[in-house]
Amino acid sequence: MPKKKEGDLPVEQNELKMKASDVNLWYGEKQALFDVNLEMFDQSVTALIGPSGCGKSTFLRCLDRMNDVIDGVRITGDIRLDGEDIYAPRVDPVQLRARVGMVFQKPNPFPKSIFENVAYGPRIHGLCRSKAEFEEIVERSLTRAGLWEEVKDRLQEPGTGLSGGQQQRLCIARAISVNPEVLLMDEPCSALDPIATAKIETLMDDLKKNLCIVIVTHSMQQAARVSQRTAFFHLGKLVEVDDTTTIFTNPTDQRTQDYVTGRFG
Ligand SMILES: Nc1ncnc2c1ncn2[C@@H]1O[C@H](COP(=O)(O)OP(=O)(O)OP(=O)(O)O)[C@@H](O)[C@H]1O
Repeated sequence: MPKKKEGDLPVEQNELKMKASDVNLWYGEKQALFDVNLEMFDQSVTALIGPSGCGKSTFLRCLDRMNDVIDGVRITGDIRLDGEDIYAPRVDPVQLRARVGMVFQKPNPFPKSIFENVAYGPRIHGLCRSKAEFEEIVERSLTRAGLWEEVKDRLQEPGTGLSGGQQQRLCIARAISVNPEVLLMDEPCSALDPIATAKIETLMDDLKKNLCIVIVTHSMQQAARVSQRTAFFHLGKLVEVDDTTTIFTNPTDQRTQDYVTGRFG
């Protein structure tokens, strides 16, 4: 079970970064989310847990408007980033995704060089003017993603030639290269071995110093290790959210208790 580190402040004292209020989502006729309310704080990791099909990934995809591209999806409710409605008509989803980055379950580097994978975002968002600026941002992002030392001598080689764990760290470098404020991670370690998983978890601990991280995970051990707050979903509803220690040791709802003790799911 996670232990509070000495000097840790309750996460709620961090800045509120994203807030979802009464979010409902339908895939055609089928409702997948029911009145979800969740606050996500800066400089902390929020874990979304729950049995398969309970809506964790669907909710995560609401936070960067990735569901917009799925035919027949309808969303109601309100999601705010720094108090601004991310579904307001004036918000450009491409610009939003520079502020809210996503790392997927399966590492998905572009079929380009390691360098280009990381330089791509800064290029399309016009963040760099000179070759030196690109080089700097690529080095900084790969360093923050804990990959620089392993790839610095082969930046022109294809990203797809790296190991699975390295590819996932490359995808993290790609996501952070545009300085997002929020990083969404959808089961980022489920395709990785324990050593690669441990590297990503250490990295998350470091990245959260400057970011709000929201992670979907099937592993309760992982949620306990990496997150400060945990939200438990069941059948499209957010049953309970609290600090991670409480969710795992003293949850309020019987369904949460049953899930964290392995009685279902
Ligand atoms: N593109 C889609 N079209 C229709 N239904 C979908 C779509 N994506 C997800 N669903 C349905 O919405 C519900 C929630 O799915 P979602 O993937 O969000 O759950 P999850 O908790 O992330 O599951 P898992 O842990 O298995 O990844 C499920 O019933 C799923 O079948």
